[in-house]
Amino acid sequence: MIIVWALRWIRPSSGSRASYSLGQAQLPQPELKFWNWCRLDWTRRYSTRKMNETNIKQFNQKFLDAAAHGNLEDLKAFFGSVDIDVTNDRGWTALMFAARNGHVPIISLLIEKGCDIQNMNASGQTALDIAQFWNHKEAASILSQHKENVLFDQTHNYYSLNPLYRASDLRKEESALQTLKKNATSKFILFEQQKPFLLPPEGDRRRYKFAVFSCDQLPSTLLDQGTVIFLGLETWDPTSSAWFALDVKKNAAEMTTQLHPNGLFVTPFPATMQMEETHAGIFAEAHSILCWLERYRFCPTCGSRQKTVEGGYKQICINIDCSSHKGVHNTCYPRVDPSLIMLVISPDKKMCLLGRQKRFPPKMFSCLAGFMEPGECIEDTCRREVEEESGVKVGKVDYHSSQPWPFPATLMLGCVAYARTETIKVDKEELEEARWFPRADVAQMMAGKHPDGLFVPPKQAIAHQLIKSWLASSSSHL
Ligand SMILES: NC(=O)C1=CN([C@@H]2O[C@H](COP(=O)(O)OP(=O)(O)OC[C@H]3O[C@@H](n4cnc5c(N)ncnc54)[C@H](O)[C@@H]3O)[C@@H](O)[C@H]2O)C=CC1
Ligand SMILES: [Mg+2]
Ligand SMILES: [Mg+2]
Ligand SMILES: [Mg+2]
Ligand SMILES: [Zn+2]
Repeated sequence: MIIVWALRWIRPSSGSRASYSLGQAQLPQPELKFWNWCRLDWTRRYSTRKMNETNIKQFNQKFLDAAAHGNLEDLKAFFGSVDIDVTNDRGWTALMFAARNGHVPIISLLIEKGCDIQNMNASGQTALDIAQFWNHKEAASILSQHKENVLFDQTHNYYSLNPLYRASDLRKEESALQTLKKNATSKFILFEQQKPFLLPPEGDRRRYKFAVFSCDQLPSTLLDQGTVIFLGLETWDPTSSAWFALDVKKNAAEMTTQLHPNGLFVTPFPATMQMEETHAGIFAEAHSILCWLERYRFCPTCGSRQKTVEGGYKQICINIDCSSHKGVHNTCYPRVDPSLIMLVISPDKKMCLLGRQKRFPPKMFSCLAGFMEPGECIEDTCRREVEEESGVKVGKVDYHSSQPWPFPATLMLGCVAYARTETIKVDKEELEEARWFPRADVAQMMAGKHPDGLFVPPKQAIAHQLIKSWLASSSSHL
């Protein structure tokens, strides 16, 4: 009886082991639901492009098929044009299919290419769970070795993968910056009133990316009139390419669109949630600085105008009598607002607390969150915000990972919080609803398979990563 139940639980679909069907390959469900809500779903985005939705599904399915059948050469052909963690409608990834059939070379290649081995299918199984269930010992050994490595890795959240070396010492060297700006190898990304100039997803490319220009490609009027931010160098080598963000004046925007036929100035959210990850990291730096320059044009201390220096990283009050000139004055530097986001675990550790703000997409539940207040430590912010919003009292707080949230400059500090009480009393000003969810429900929500259609934020949100870590840490193999 137990074996029959377990087989139902673990089989990807009906059919023989050698020839089961993969179902519809598609984006992970929470992501799909989120983007549908944002009206940026894949269908619309691809409708005028070479690949329509049906083609994408077929394309993804072929990739999953190659993994399931152990066809290494076929699989290799997909890299670069497929989302390596794409799933079928039951949340099965290529790695899971390879694990199901014990295809060790495929598993090794997928891991080498950076697939996420902690992903779970709609039944809450990882690739390791699947390999162990089907008794593929070598596959299970590779997956468990790698899992140990992953546990010691920090989570890298979306918007945090900025590859540039910031070279902060160069910011003070005005003449060096001027030389770098004119250097043929320097790269410029453009913004208009904080909207980035992006190339939309096209053909096989599934993410937005910046249109990158050299100094020679930009009319001098754009360079002379706009605000130029020094973002950093490509490597620690001082001769490597420098990156700059250029905020063009509004009336120059038309000229800019002529620079690239497919480029667009896009509203940053949610488009930048679908960027190539390193470009999303560069966006986070540039956007936060540009927002700060725009919002702090006048000195917060005396109200005089400010002058931008140090490649956009400092503003100086033009009033020589202003007290901001004495000592180090933090208002001269870019601001970052720390906030906490926490996954609250029930006293019996079997459930987690998720809530809904009114502004969320219907049926989406997420972690509770709140801004740090002055003079508060991380642990107390966490305890205060959870109690304010849900009435639940928190004891121990563990730090998990952080995420820059560049709208305009929040730093999300992700924590796991252990509740001491279970009774919920929602603050209706802040939350519409808060509930304890058992692990099985949360696994269904992650896979977009919850019977009531409930789901969690997409993988780009740190909330998703916190929930995923908790599910993984409470899986049978940890
Ligand atoms: N990724 C996710 O799943 C979620 C992310 N968040 C993010 O977490 C952050 C904080 O969460 P909230 O629930 O909004 O905070 P919160 O619970 O502290 O309430 C927000 C209120 O705090 C006040 N506030 C205090 N300091 C502020 C500051 N520096 N900037 C703006 N408002 C401030 C404002 O009145 C604001 O309406 C926000 O950036 C939000 O976007 C929030 C919930 C889920
Ligand atoms: Mg709050
Ligand atoms: Mg809140
Ligand atoms: Mg608050
Ligand atoms: Zn001043």
